[in-house]
Amino acid sequence: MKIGIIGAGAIANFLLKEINSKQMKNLHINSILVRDVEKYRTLESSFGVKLYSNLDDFLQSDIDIVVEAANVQAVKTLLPAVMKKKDVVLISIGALADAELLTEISSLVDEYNHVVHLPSGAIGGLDIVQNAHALGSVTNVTLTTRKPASSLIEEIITDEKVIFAGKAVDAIKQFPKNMNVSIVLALAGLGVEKTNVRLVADPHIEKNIHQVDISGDFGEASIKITNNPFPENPKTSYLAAMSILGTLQRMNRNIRIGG
Ligand SMILES: NC(=O)C1=CN([C@@H]2O[C@H](COP(=O)(O)OP(=O)(O)OC[C@H]3O[C@@H](n4cnc5c(N)ncnc54)[C@H](OP(=O)(O)O)[C@@H]3O)[C@@H](O)[C@H]2O)C=CC1
Ligand SMILES: O=C([O-])CC(=O)C(=O)O
Repeated sequence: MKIGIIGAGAIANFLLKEINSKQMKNLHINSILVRDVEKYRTLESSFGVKLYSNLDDFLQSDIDIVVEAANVQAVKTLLPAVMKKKDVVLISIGALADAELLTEISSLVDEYNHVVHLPSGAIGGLDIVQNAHALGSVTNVTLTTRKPASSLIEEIITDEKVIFAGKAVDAIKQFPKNMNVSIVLALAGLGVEKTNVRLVADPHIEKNIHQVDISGDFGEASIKITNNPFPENPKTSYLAAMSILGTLQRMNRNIRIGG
């Protein structure tokens, strides 16, 4: 499968190293869409990719699928045009908290017969939420995210501080670089207006911790993920990038686990 990536930050670099440098079977990154080609020029020689700053040229390059690893705003601007030409893996899933964009994308996938893959990112438990919600029997979904204070706020604090408590729809508006996980969780189940979120800045931790609590007719589940952050971008958990790679690898498999 030939891949085009949008963005060239921490996640894109992880994918370039894992896929191109390690010559991963069945996957290869050919093209990268960036805003400033000169800034990222060295990627061409380091990883044997071609850089583009024009979306049409990027989409016409030799790629089968697009992986977005940019940001929420880029998804809002670029996704409708991408969907008309390619399947896509999105990681800045927060963009889909916008009901208008979600409706537009839902009709584009039908019209153009392309798939949007939404990886689990830095959390787990989406299988439980989806399966239980299919019978309409989920009563509560709450995400509690704790991140190192210095990656969230400029103020120096000595005690933990709740910097957001409310619904996913508002969490992503205030923290578009930290709360994508809340939107994939919401889309799996109760929706962005009913999924509860707390975001805590913690001066005593160095990892990104996501706790997912689910209850419904099935019973209760609590899943805690203690994520190593990327040194290049501590807001982003390593597992988010791994989940993109896992999603790409599983597309080629005929034995599918979980769900
Ligand atoms: N769903 C999940 O669980 C998670 C989602 N994420 C999200 O994944 C995304 C990527 O994360 P990460 O790699 O750490 O981010 P980085 O900030 O390290 O990299 C973002 C890259 O995207 C580029 N970019 C921004 N806008 C555009 C655009 N319009 N067109 C092309 N390129 C663009 C930036 O380039 P430039 O130099 O021009 O700014 C930069 O190269 C973020 O939105 C993050 O919030 C992260 C972790 C978990
Ligand atoms: O990487 C993480 O821990 C979560 C994150 O930033 C996001 O969901 O936007």
